[in-house]
Amino acid sequence: MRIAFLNPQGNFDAKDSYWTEHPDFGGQLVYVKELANALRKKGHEVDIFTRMIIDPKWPEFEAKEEIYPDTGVRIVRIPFGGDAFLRKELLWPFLTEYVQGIIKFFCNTNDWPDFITTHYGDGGIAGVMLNEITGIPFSFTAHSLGAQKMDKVGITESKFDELLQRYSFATRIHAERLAMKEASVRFVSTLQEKTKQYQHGLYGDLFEKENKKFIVAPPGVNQSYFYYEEENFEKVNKTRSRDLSEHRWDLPFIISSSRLDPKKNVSGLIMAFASNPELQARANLLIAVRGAENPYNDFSELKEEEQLEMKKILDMIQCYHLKGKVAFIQLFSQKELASCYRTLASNRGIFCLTSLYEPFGLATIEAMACGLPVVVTSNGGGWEILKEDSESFGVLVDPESSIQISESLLGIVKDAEKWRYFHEQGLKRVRERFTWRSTADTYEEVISDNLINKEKIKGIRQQSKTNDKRIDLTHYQSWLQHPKKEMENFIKNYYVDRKEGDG
Ligand SMILES: O=c1ccn([C@@H]2O[C@H](COP(=O)(O)OP(=O)(O)O[C@H]3O[C@H](CO)[C@@H](O)[C@H](O)[C@H]3O)[C@@H](O)[C@H]2O)c(=O)[nH]1
Ligand SMILES: O=P(O)(O)OC[C@H]1O[C@](O)(CO)[C@@H](O)[C@@H]1O
Repeated sequence: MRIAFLNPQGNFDAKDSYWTEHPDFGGQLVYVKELANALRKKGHEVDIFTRMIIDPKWPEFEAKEEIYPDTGVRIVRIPFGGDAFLRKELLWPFLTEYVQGIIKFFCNTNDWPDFITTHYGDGGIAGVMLNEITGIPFSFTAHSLGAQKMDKVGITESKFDELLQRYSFATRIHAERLAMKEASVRFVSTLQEKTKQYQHGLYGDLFEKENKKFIVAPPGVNQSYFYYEEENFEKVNKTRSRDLSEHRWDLPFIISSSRLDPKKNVSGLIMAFASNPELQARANLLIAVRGAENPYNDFSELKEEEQLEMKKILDMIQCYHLKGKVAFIQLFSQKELASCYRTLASNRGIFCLTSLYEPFGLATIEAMACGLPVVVTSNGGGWEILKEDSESFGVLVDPESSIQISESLLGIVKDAEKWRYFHEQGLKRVRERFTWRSTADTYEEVISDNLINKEKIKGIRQQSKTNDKRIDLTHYQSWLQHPKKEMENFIKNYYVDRKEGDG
């Protein structure tokens, strides 16, 4: 089979040069690369269609095509939206150009896919357009839905219009709704994503009758990076008792690793740490974020909201006298990240992620695979990673409760047995449940069931080649450029009704 992946945001390159360095370069890239490679290893032809960026700041995204050397998955870069890098919220008006570029590529190369997987709302709407023109079936994988982000970025009456515009929410929700409706399959990482995230009031009306098209495909971890060596166990056993050390370097580290997006709520974790003197006396906090060369003096490359978050973090460190207890680290690859996790695990470290909402959280399962007990947000998919029947594989916390976060961390820091228990549970859970091979098996099975009738598609291909009118996308172009008033009102009414309901 030939399978196409649609990821219009760009940012793929064979060396994974900038993962998490910018807030747009996150888990979606990891997910798509790992899944594409796993499908390729199963013998399929796989192409990732993304954006060509000709920008001196990101020289790795210029070439028309590139191949991942170990697997042969092809990255195809389509020029659209001009040359310069654009943050994802600004890409919407150019998506019709992206789709036209892909069709041109198919016509020129004859490399027509048998199935298309689409990612995030922008990939999803591109899939809707491609499907309308060519009839090729597609799946939608949301990664993160706009509605949960809207709930968490603090939509208030006074800031409503500004936030709607800054995050292009009306266009994003419109695109997501169409992608959900038209896709042959919706891949979700957890059952919770289907039963809660997709049931949000801004989408719920789409799913009353027809919800058979959801397929749960949990993602995986790359085991060649994220693993735990048993010798580390020895080190843990040998380390001195952790009772109030005189040297801070001897203390365990609590590590938080994510993109610097305000919804990851790194500032919430700092607040929790600041609120608990005993925790400060027993552990250090290590913040792994990329993008700010030196957080103490330069973060000009970040998006406005990320700059604000970084400023908030630095102000808190100052205000609560946390210097010397909180450190920043920049890790330039997943290999380095994994090695850092293992080192911290050898000294009874803990991973903590306090996102206001986390649809799934690859970072959580990766940390577990390296032997770190995890304390993570209870908002989102974490439940399904960490709980099954009465068994617990990590600790869930309310990300807005400093007390819950700090007490849960302290509970593990203070109690060697508890640390060992979650360490072992985490390793077991990832081994048994989260592998990219099994994600690829699920995609393969579902894709095989949804292939288009070959004869029908031949005719469609012929038509797209010869008849340019079939590539008329003006009805999408208009609302991708200027969000529909109806959609803005739909969103506004939802929040007004909800507020009234609350009262
Ligand atoms: O220095 C670092 C720090 C992190 N990472 C990687 O960045 C990824 C982050 O992914 P994730 O923790 O899943 O967060 P997001 O970037 O927010 O990803 C979105 O998409 C993911 C895939 O669908 C979902 O799991 C998330 O919940 C969703 O928010 C992980 O693989 C990390 O290994 C690095 O490569 N280097
Ligand atoms: O915060 P948002 O817009 O919901 O986006 C999360 C998404 O952002 C990205 O980091 C970049 O698109 C993706 O990896 C992830 O799926």
